[in-house]
Amino acid sequence: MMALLEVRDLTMKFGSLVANNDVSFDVEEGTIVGLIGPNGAGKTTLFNCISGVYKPTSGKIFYDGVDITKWPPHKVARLGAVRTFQIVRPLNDMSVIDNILVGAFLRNASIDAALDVAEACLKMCHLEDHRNKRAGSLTIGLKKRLELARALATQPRLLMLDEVMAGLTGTELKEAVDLLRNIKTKGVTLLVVEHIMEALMPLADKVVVLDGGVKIAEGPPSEVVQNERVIAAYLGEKFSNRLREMKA
Ligand SMILES: Nc1ncnc2c1ncn2[C@@H]1O[C@H](COP(=O)(O)OP(=O)(O)OP(=O)(O)O)[C@@H](O)[C@H]1O
Repeated sequence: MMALLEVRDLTMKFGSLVANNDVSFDVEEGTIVGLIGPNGAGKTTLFNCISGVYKPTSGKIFYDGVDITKWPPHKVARLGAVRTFQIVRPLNDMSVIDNILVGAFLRNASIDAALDVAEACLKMCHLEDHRNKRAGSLTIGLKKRLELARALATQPRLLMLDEVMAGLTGTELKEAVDLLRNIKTKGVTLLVVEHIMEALMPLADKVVVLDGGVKIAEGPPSEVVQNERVIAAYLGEKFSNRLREMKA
């Protein structure tokens, strides 16, 4: 069976710097795939290539069998592959619900239909209490949730999240993990860039590890955390022992 997203031999160069070097992997429909790696590994660049923000130097990206390489972001989003940004940028002067509405208008021409979708996403992301607040007045944790709600409102088939769990408190983190699980049960496929391996462990069906632009490992989280190269490049011995103890 064809995967929903297929990345093939993707290379992205900035002058002489190779941010993504011949990266290939698949994202199967209905799964959660985590993308991890140290700072500068090339995770955000890969997201930017897939979502059309950057045009890759070489390689191909297929979405639902369609070659979307070098397509502009709005065309990729219309096909159903939507991303959030690491630096959240809500429309600060607009209310929370209006920000979500902006997303909902991608697939709903009438205000009533768009409002129905927006209200559902507001609820799903537990933002009801903040519905009429100015987006600019929200805390960073709430802004991240708003960003997620706005992306969801576009009714994506593939949702790509860039560090939506960064900076969250313990309780917020648990809520975020539950929320992503919930999104998955709605049939949305997720590609998630995340630094917090503990958050990804119970969530991801598969993890792809980048280091210096190169894919160094790919597999179920339980396997990847024991991979020697991943431990050396990213996780460190301490971390991997801690996880093993957690499971024991
Ligand atoms: N627009 C750009 N122009 C030049 N170099 C860039 C550009 N974007 C990214 N890079 C470089 O590409 C490399 C990969 O960066 P990228 O942001 O993709 O890594 P990352 O894995 O997302 O890191 P982080 O975890 O810090 O977000 C880095 O060396 C970065 O400096």
